Amino acid sequence: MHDGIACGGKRRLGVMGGTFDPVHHGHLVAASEVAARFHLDEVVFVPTGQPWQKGHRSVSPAEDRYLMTVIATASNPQFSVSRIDIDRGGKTYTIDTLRDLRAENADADLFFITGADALAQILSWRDAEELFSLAHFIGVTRPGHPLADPGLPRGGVSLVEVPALAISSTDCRERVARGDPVWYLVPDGVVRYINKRALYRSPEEPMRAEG
Ligand SMILES: Nc1ncnc2c1ncn2[C@@H]1O[C@H](COP(=O)(O)OP(=O)(O)OP(=O)(O)O)[C@@H](O)[C@H]1O
Ligand SMILES: O=C(O)c1ccc[n+]([C@@H]2O[C@H](COP(=O)([O-])O)[C@@H](O)[C@H]2O)c1
Repeated sequence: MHDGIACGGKRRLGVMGGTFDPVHHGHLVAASEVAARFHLDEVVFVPTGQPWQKGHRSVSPAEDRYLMTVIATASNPQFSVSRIDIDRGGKTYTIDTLRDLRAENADADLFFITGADALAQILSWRDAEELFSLAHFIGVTRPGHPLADPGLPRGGVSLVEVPALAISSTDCRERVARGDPVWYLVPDGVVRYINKRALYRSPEEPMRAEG
């Protein structure tokens, strides 16, 4: 294979974990680029239950984040969305995500996709030393965050440059709260969902007709 990772003819399943509050084009481009580069058969987006390292702020309801992720990925036949982290309940740990996905997909090799900021934190994740036996990790570039191997076991991570999109969920939420548009930062259906459910609005911000 071009990526040099032997997989013995098994199905290649990408895993894109995230809070997705909301899902944006930075997530989608990263998944699409890695899918092409690593010849993945599918990428499953896994919205978190409770993201324990984002404890300083309240996160939107899991069902809203799940539905926005479904809307954003629905048109791509290679993309799917899993409820495993939401349905497990409690704090989300990637070790549980990967164990459950392995159990459901015994015929597949897993490739966990993560942005440069998340990759830099990975050694602080629960059971970090075991993570790398369950999946190959793929760190992708993200504007404003240096991409580096944070000291993972040899061969455990690949670093990949993806088209630079300086988009974050934080900025999207702040834009909505200020009444600024998020068109073209998130998929059109997600703009409409945010508006329909009045997500991220500050109390002073009146409802807009079109996002
Ligand atoms: N613009 C981007 N380019 C590349 N990777 C990204 C980008 N935005 C997010 N990611 C990666 O996607 C995964 C899920 O990210 P997450 O849902 O936390 O979005 P976020 O934009 O970082 O959110 P927030 O601003 O709320 O912290 C993480 O691995 C993150 O590094
Ligand atoms: O396993 C952990 O301890 C852990 C700690 C922080 C983040 N993660 C995972 O990293 C992915 C991106 O998380 P986040 O918080 O940046 O949206 C998502 O799948 C999280 O479940 C995992």
